[in-house]
Amino acid sequence: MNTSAQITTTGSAAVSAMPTDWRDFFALTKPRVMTLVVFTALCGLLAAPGSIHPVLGFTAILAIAMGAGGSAVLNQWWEADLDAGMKRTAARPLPAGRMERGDARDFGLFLSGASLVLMGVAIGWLAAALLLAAIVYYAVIYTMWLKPRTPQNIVIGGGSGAFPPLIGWVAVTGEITAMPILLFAIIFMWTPPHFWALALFVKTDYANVGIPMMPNVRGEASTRRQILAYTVLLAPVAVAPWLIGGAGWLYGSVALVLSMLFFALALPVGLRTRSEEDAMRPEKTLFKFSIAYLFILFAALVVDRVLAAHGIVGAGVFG
Ligand code: HEM
Ligand SMILES: CC(C)=CCC/C(C)=C/CC/C(C)=C/COP(=O)(O)OP(=O)(O)O
Repeated sequence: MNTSAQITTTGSAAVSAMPTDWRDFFALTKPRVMTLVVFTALCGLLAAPGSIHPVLGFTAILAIAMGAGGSAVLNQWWEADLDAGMKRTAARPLPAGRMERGDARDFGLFLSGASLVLMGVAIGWLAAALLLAAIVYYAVIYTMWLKPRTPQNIVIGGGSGAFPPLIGWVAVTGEITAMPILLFAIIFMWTPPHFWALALFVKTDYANVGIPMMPNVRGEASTRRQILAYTVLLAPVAVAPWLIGGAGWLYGSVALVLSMLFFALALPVGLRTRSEEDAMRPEKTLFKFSIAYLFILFAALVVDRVLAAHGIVGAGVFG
């Protein structure tokens, strides 16, 4: 722990020499985003065929949370100057000058490294290799390479957030099969509408610091059309676990209804060309719903699998 930044590395206002609060370290792990990351990982673990000792299951989820947290810390260490220039992120511990940049880097590296050792030793090296891929994907490929370079940053970078349920699944089974790949694909297709809905209403923030997000580069109308396209493409992927027999009708029905709702909420966003007059209400609604969508979809998968294990619902599309 440091004596907080005598020198701020971000160019923000002078700060007092107070010890960095543990809450700032915690905040750097993006705990709110983490809730859904941990939840999808847990669902992958619970939906996988086979069983895992509860202590090992908890350890696997802890390792995923540490890896996701560690890479989020490294993301903010790398982007401290950019974050200082955006209203949404200026109050984060680094841009606000409440923490030294080197401390954040060390904390991020420690969390990431410890997560890999924990996963490898307690669970297995395939799960650890996937966790390493997820960490590198988020902290290096997305943050350092794609994000500042291309408006496709989050389409390609979406892969980083798609790993947790795959890792949770592999922690139980030790192998990569069609179902965990589909869980990966669901989050991959979900990310563009999730993020671009938000990017539409914070677009000037990103433009101010020169990050080439889709609305700034291709324009609002194109971003809106692409949001709609990804919600359409997401629907068959979300239903696919049912179609291939990896989940039953309960999951299939929830996936269908949720996907129709997602599309219904994306429609006004996709078809609009002007947005100021209602303070971006449809975009904000779509962003919030995207989070509920993933929570409910993954919860439905677990309920479906638990009921199937007790013979209460059938296994696949004809079950
Ligand atoms: C490249 C992919 C992604 C990008 C660029 C992205 C971006 C964002 C941004 C900018 C926010 C606004 C909140 C903040 O300021 O921190 C946000 C919120 C959120 N994201 Fe994502 N996200 C991505 C993927 C994911 C994934 C994979 C998950 C979980 C599975 C997720 C879960 C959430 C949640 C739960 C929130 C709401 C947090 C809150 O209540 O403040 N995101 N996302
Ligand atoms: C196990 C593991 C490593 C999981 C990865 C976790 C994860 C949710 C990755 C998705 C990336 C994410 C939240 C990006 C936020 O965008 P940003 O960082 O560009 O947002 P900002 O503009 O708010 O900084």
